[in-house]
Amino acid sequence: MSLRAWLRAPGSLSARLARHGRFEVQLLRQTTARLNAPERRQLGRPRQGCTLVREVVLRVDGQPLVWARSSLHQSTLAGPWKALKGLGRRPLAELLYQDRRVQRSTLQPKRLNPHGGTRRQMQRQWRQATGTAAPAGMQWARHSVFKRQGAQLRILELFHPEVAHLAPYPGTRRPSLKTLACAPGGRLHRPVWQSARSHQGR
Ligand SMILES: C=C(O[C@@H]1C=C(C(=O)O)C=C[C@H]1O)C(=O)O
Repeated sequence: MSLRAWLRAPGSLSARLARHGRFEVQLLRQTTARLNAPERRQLGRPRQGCTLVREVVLRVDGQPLVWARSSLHQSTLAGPWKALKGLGRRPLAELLYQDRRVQRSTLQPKRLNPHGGTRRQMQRQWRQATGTAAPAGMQWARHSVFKRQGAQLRILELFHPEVAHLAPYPGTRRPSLKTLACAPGGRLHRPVWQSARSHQGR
């Protein structure tokens, strides 16, 4: 699957990656943090200090392939996104695609500024988490916003170019999200909302 196809692939990225091998979420941090400008815009400009980010590396058979950053209002952790608090190293996908109340905006592919804050943050964390530098070509990302009971959760997923060279699916069996293993340690123009669940497995 080409990088372009990964950027546009609907449904759960975790489930899609898990078709290629042993899937793991490496949790880098989940903490109160300042949001960047696109996040603030897309989450309705929350006050500083009341926002939370979750940053992870997604691996297949140990190979780090995606850096992802999720952001949300901290207040929603007491309500619609409560389950995120205890999520730990389980994939966020568990909360998104089984629930018919969750809607997702259209996916927005984006080439990140190589010197911008998001990419620099990824580079720092990538080196720490993997022991290797992120390649210069790791610039293509996509973002989307999930909504549950009016509360928004924004996810950015940044792809390692190697994702395009994953071995083809060994079979047609689709793993359920419950079988996913856990390892240790632009602006959105007129979003179109669709049930996140209806995309599951496509
Ligand atoms: C959003 C999904 O979950 C993935 C898992 C994440 C996590 O556990 O933090 C973050 C981004 C995703 O790529 C998905 O599978 O589509």
